[in-house]
Amino acid sequence: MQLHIADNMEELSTSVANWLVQYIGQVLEKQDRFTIALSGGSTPKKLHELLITEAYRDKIDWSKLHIFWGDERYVPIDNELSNAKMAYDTLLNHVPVPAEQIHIMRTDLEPEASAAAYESILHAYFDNTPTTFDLVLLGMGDDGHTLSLFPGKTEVIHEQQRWATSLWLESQNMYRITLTAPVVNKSAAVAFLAAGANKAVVLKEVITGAHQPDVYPSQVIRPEKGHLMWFVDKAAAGGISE
Ligand SMILES: O=C(O)[C@H](O)[C@@H](O)[C@H](O)[C@H](O)COP(=O)(O)O
Repeated sequence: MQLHIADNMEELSTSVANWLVQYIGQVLEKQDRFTIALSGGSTPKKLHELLITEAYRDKIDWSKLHIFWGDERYVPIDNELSNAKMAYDTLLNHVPVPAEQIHIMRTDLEPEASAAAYESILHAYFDNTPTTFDLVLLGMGDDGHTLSLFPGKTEVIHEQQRWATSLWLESQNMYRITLTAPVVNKSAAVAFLAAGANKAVVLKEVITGAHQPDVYPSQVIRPEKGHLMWFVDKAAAGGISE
């Protein structure tokens, strides 16, 4: 595991963007596509906004990117809560990724049908490859959740077979569609982005504490062969560096 600690949110976004440009370039020297799963949240949003600036935009061969999502709220795509909408607004509407290479988690199907449809796409991409995604970008909630693996959602946290599933989240009164640990843990790289003092206590538990994935679901993300990186700011890392 690699831990990168930035001074603040700006530096955090810059270090992820720099690393991303270099990593995408390196992967595309060996293969003709780069598969990435995006996440929701304010930290990825900042990253997207940076990637479309002049400094970064032309350093990525967007035509070779294949875009997926880590999870989605079961709301229409034009709803402000939609993770897909956020990614389109802040990134995808501004860069030339071919539309057929962008795979949203559909919310015009029933939740379980949507998860099954997503699994089919994932299997078509990854059944014959040694790893799944080239990169999964993840956030971590203040409660230690990642993807839609929320504390106490035991069945989803410990899923062993399915690559995507749906779940009802009482606390938010909505369904969600999410990737599961088995597909994420087969990826070539996973990068968590976490910023802010609100995450300090939980981040310390997730990274240095005992393995309690029902309490801190982010702990189930442990790539089997791939790299695990944490890009955090000082505020979030407070509990670790103290
Ligand atoms: O779908 C969601 O409920 C959110 O997108 C959520 O999972 C988010 O990724 C984390 O809470 C981290 O968010 P921040 O980057 O804003 O801290």
